[in-house]
Amino acid sequence: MSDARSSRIEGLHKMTPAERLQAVSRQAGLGNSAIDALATAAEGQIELADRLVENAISTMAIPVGIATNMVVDGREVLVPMATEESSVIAAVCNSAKRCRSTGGFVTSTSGPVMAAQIQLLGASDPMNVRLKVYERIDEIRTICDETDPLLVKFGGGFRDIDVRVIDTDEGPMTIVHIIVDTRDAMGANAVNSMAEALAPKLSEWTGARSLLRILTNLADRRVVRARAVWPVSEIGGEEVRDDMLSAYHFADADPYRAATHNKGIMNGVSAVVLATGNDTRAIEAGAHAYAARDGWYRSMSRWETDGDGNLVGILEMPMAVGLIGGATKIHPTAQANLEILGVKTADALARIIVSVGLAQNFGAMRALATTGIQKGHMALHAQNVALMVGAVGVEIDLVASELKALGKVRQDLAEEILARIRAGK
Ligand SMILES: CC(C)(COP(=O)([O-])OP(=O)([O-])OC[C@H]1O[C@@H](n2cnc3c(N)ncnc32)[C@H](O)[C@@H]1OP(=O)([O-])[O-])[C@@H](O)C(=O)NCCC(=O)NCCSC(=O)C[C@@](C)(O)CC(=O)[O-]
Ligand SMILES: NC(=O)C1=CN([C@@H]2O[C@H](COP(=O)(O)OP(=O)(O)OC[C@H]3O[C@@H](n4cnc5c(N)ncnc54)[C@H](OP(=O)(O)O)[C@@H]3O)[C@@H](O)[C@H]2O)C=CC1
Repeated sequence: MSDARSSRIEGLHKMTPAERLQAVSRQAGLGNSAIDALATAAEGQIELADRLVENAISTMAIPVGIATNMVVDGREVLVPMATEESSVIAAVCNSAKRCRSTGGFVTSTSGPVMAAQIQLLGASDPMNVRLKVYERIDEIRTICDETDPLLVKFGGGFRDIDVRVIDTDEGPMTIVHIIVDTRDAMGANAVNSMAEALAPKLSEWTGARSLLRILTNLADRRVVRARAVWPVSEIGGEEVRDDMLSAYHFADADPYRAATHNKGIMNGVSAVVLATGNDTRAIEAGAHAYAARDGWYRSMSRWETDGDGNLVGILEMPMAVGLIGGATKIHPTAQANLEILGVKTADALARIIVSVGLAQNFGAMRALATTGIQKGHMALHAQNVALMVGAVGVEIDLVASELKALGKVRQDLAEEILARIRAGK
C-alpha cells in the first residue's frame, strides 16, 4: 500500500501523462515495479486515455472474450464481452447453445427515446405551473429541435412533454420531462443541451425558478424486451426446470436474492455495454431503478413454462446505448467490437445486449439450481487463483488443474501446490 504524503498535486492536469506518472509515483512513494506496471499498461493507449479522461496516467486493460451461439431475431451474432470475471462468457455460450433449437432470442423495442428533467421551484401553484407548461408545447418543440438540428436531420428530435407535480420534504415541485428521440446516440448530451436551452423560457412563462436540468437514467421509454424458449431436454429435465422456476420466484419476492440475481443479468449486459464503449453506469442505474418501478426491488427477468412444458425467459429493461458519442465512436476497440457484432443502429445493439442479459440469467439460474455456482465458476476461476499466488508459464495450468481435481479452489492450497511444483516434488 502506498502512503501518499499529500493529495494536493498542483497543476497535475496541465502535465503530460508521463510527467503525471512521475509526480504521482513520487507522491505515493511507488516502487519500480508499480511504476513499470503503470507505464507498460499505458503503452500505445495513453494518448486516447488522455483525451477521454482527466489526469490520465495509465490505462487498465479488461479482457474481451467472444460469446458464441447467439441467435438474435434470426441473425447469428458473435458478441464481444469485456469483463474481468471468469465463467461469465462461458455461461452465455452455454445458455445460447441450449436455446438454438427454438430459434434463439426474439426482441422488441419501444425505440430510442430519452427524457430530460427540468425542476421548477418556488411557485405556490405547482398544478397551475404544470398546465402553463403544457400550453407551450409548440414553442418547446421549436426550442428543443433548434438546439440539435443534426439530430432532427437524422430523424430524431423532440417528441413530447410530460409534466408532473411531485411531493418533497420542502413541498411540491413541478417536474418537466422533455421526451426526445435520440436515434443512434445514447442521447445524454442532446437532451441535456435541450433542457438547458429550455429552462430559462419555462421560468419566464411560469414564474417558477428552474434549477436542475439533466437527463433521467430511468429510461423507461427506451425499453428493450427479449424472450427465449429453452426445451426441457436442453435444461436437464423437468425437475431442473421447476427448480429454476423456484429460483426465479425467490428472486422476485426477496430483494436480497433479487440483487444477486440481477447482478448476474448485469454480468452479461455490462460486459457488452463496456465492450462497445457505452456508459455502464447509465445502464446499471436505469436497470436497477426499472426493477424497482413497482415500489419494491424485484427480479429484472420473468420466467414461466409454455404449453409444452418448455422454460420461457423474458427480460425487459431500459437500454440507452448509442453508436455515436461517448467512447463508442473514438475508441478503436469499441469500433472493432461493433464490427464483430455487425450492428448498424443503436437499436440493434440494444436488442443484442438484452438478449445476452437473459442468456446470462439462464446460465446462472441453471447452475444454481443444479450443481451450484462454484463448480463451473470456480473451475474457471482456478487459473486466476494460480496467477494470484505467483504461478507463471506452465505452472499456471498445473496449479489450476490440481485445484480443480481437488475440488477446492483456495489460495492456501494453490500456494502449497506451487511450492511443491517448484521443489520438483
Ligand atoms: C461454466 C458453465 C458454462 C459450464 O457449464 P457445463 O454445462 O459444465 O459446460 P460444458 O463443458 O458441458 O459445455 C457446454 C457449453 O458451454 C460453453 N462452455 C463451457 N465451458 C466454456 C469455456 N471455458 N469457454 C467458453 N464456453 C464454454 C460452450 O458453449 C459449451 O459447448 P461447446 O462449445 O463445447 O459445444 C456453467 O456452469 C455455467 O453457466 N455457470 C454459471 C456461470 C456464471 O453465471 N458465472 C457468473 C459468475 S457468478 C455471479 O457473479 C452471478 C450469480 C451466479 O451470483 C448470479 C445469481 O446468483 O443469479
Ligand atoms: N446521466 C448520464 O447518464 C450522463 C451521461 N453522459 C455521457 O454522455 C455520453 C453520451 O452522450 P450522447 O448525447 O449520446 O453523445 P454525443 O453528444 O457525443 O453524440 C450525440 C450527437 O451526435 C450527433 N449525431 C450524429 N449522427 C447521429 C445519429 N445517427 N443519431 C443520433 N445522433 C447523431 C447529434 O447531433 P450533434 O452532434 O449536433 O449534437 C447528437 O446530438 C456518454 O459518454 C455518457 O457517459 C453525460 C452526462 C450525463
